Amino acid sequence: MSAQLIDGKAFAANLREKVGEHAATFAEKAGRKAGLAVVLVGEDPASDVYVRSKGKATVAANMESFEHRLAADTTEDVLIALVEQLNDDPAVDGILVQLPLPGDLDEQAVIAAIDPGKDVDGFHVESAGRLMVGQEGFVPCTPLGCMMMLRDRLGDLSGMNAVVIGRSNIVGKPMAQLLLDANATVTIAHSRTADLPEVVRRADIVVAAVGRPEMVKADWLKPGATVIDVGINRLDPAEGEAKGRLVGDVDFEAAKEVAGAITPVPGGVGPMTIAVLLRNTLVAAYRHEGLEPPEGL
Ligand SMILES: Nc1nc2c(c(=O)[nH]1)N[C@@H](CN(C=O)c1ccc(C(=O)N[C@@H](CCC(=O)O)C(=O)O)cc1)CN2
Repeated sequence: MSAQLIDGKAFAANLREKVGEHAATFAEKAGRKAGLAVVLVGEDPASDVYVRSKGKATVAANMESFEHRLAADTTEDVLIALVEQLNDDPAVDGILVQLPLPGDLDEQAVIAAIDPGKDVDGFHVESAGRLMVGQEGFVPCTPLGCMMMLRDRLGDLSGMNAVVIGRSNIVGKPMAQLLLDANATVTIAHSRTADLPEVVRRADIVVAAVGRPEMVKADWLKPGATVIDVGINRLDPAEGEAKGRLVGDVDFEAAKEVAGAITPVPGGVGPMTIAVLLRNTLVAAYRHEGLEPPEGL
């Protein structure tokens, strides 16, 4: 392997520890702990695991966790009424509705009901707008986590060519905006991009967020490029396996021989999502108390 492995698990552990220390200081100053409310609708097994992990991580970081589990047939009105109740609850600094929502529940309508000051997922249109125009707000956890790892690895990103593959509202678009804010030259590529391998070959930084297992091949990469793999795809189980292997959007085994640095899957971007969520929750808590969040958090 020639590439340096970007260890998201270790990076996330450091961030969680730092958040935990600042959260203890916050609790002393404010006379209360920062609080995160997580809402899960239905029984999707993967979502259940993520919600449990978030609850445990919140408590381990010296914050209060409020978990709300609703049945899969919950109506939009009931769900929005819960969100409004959490908006009004002074013990709750951050609200997260676990996605995807089951059935016909309208994710946009539910997210729109969250108080933007408690939108620690950064999915509200106000948060998206603030990011776009450079105003203070919440940035979605996954792209912010990617950005932290990129800055740690590369320092100043000015003038670098970055290609983001994927244009989702929660990863691709905010990721591109963050790279632009860091003075990179940014291309957003997608399913209709002509000659995608050629576009990717120009990139010093590649962020793959398409949700297609091992789509990005080693010969698409510029030698030495930094590759951030946001994809988490479960393959069908091979014979004798109970569960399929987890792979990213990048053909890791081959790509690591060409890239300068690369995130693995699992253990790359995924763990950063929860660590940044804790960070955003603590920042929300500081703002709710009218206090300046700690420098560098
Ligand atoms: N409201 C939200 N919903 C969802 C989000 C989100 O940020 N906000 N993101 C994903 C799920 N997610 C957190 O909610 C999440 C996904 C993956 C990981 C992670 O650490 N993955 C591990 C592998 C885990 C495994 O073995 O299955 C890794 O990549 O190493 C954390 C959080 C969708 N919904």
